[in-house]
Amino acid sequence: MEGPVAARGLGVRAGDHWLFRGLDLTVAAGESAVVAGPNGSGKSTLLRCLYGMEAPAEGELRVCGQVPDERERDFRRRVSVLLDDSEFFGELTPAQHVELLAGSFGADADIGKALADVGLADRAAVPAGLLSAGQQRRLLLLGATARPFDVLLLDEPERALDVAGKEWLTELVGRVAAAGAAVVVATHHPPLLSVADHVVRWG
Ligand SMILES: Nc1ncnc2c1ncn2[C@@H]1O[C@H](COP(=O)(O)OP(=O)(O)OP(=O)(O)O)[C@@H](O)[C@H]1O
Repeated sequence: MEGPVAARGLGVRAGDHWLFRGLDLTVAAGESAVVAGPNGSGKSTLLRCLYGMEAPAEGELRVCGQVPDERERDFRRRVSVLLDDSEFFGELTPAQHVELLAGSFGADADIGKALADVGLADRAAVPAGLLSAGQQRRLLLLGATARPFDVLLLDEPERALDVAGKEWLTELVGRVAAAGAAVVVATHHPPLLSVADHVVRWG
């Protein structure tokens, strides 16, 4: 199996029925894949499998060439995620979040540019806990993307974003893939399907 994301014959059970089964998905470096389907169809579950938070009942799965395991530091450094339970530090400002990321990953950060890109330039010094829901979403997206990664996993990143934010998100996914990452996005935002290299659609 090749590619940063490679799944073959993947199946996950939910109680006594199969949530999905026989799923094949290969996402190469520089490509994006979108997972679409109704509530409860298994999109988040698939992303949890890709991050190694849940093991599939059957099939083969490799992310960055290994069986996914979120407990491994090296794996977490190569795979960046925005999942349902992703959090920020409520006491820290967006600027401090960027500094923290730069410190953790040993990267030089242009804080002003990073905040401007995510639409938080004028909220740079506001504690994250006081930001609006959409602004907090932008901060989480900043946290997931303003760091090095080979694979990016996003679960319904459009949640709480305004119209301009959703357009920016669509552009961001294209930009991140064009820079060489493999991106997998579970979404209810149709425009993302049109920019994706691969679409997994349930229901
Ligand atoms: N291991 C499991 N055992 C039992 N049920 C499970 C298991 N894993 C997932 N489920 C159930 O399967 C369904 C799929 O959930 P999931 O969150 O993956 O769907 P989703 O497509 O992301 O939905 P939404 O669009 O609402 O976010 C849920 O009802 C969940 O409770």
